[in-house]
Amino acid sequence: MRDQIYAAPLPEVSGFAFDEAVARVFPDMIRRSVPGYTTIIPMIELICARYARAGTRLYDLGCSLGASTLAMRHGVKQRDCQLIGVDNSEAMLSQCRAYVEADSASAPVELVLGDIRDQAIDNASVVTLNFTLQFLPPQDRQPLLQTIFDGLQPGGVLILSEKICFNEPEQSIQEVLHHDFKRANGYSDLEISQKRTSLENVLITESIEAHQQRLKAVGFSQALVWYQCFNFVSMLAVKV
Ligand SMILES: C[S@@+](CC[C@H](N)C(=O)[O-])C[C@H]1O[C@@H](n2cnc3c(N)ncnc32)[C@H](O)[C@@H]1O
Ligand SMILES: O=C(O)C(=O)C[C@]1(C(=O)O)C=C[C@@H](O)C=C1
Repeated sequence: MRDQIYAAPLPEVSGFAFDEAVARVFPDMIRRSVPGYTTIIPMIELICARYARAGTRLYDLGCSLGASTLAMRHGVKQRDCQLIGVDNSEAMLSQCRAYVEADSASAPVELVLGDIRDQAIDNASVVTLNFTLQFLPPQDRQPLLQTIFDGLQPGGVLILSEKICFNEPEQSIQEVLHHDFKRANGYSDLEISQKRTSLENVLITESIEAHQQRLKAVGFSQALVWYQCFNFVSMLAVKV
């Protein structure tokens, strides 16, 4: 279904929420809004194939409709792996359940309706935060990353994808190109501007350096950028 949530002028633009209306159009919305999303999903599969370890858990935190969860599930070839997808949006998770049931891969998937800040991470080889950390209040990010680091086995990885910000003048250049990407995907100036308003104070971006510093602070020895398109990146943090 096509995303037309911000197509008509709204008397008041409320804060962005992952509700029923967003869940219905989410695959179209994220594909047309996030440069590189359609590349990042298959690469998550490939990264999981490399880093999953037999007998471990793989977590997808903020799994939405399960695009990243299913990529992880298809990547895992190792024995006795278990996937855990977590999301606090009921609308997202109920749709996700249907997609997981319709999927043919064999690794077991548990879906948890809950807050990722309350999720225990244990015996993990891969944890994915694919455009989810950006929605947490900044002060909650380091404690979550610490929980993830502590729950990873040695050699385990965190895949962290985020919208990011830059110092000027780069910020303006990257932002204009991101809006060009949205326009090229059929979004009008009104849609771009109303969505932008709705994301204010909801999606809080940080710089690549801020992300890398925090990943190092919680203990990751490597925090490398494996993908960037305009103001969207995906990082790979490795626990030695
Ligand atoms: C941009 S979407 C993630 C997209 C998804 N990972 C993918 O690859 O298609 C962000 C998701 O994080 C969820 N989310 C945001 N804050 C959360 C929290 N504190 N606990 C659990 N889920 C959260 C939202 O409900 C939403 O489904
Ligand atoms: O930054 C924007 O304009 C976006 O639309 C980005 C973004 C995201 O990065 O998650 C915001 C909300 C939706 O989940 C889809 C895309």
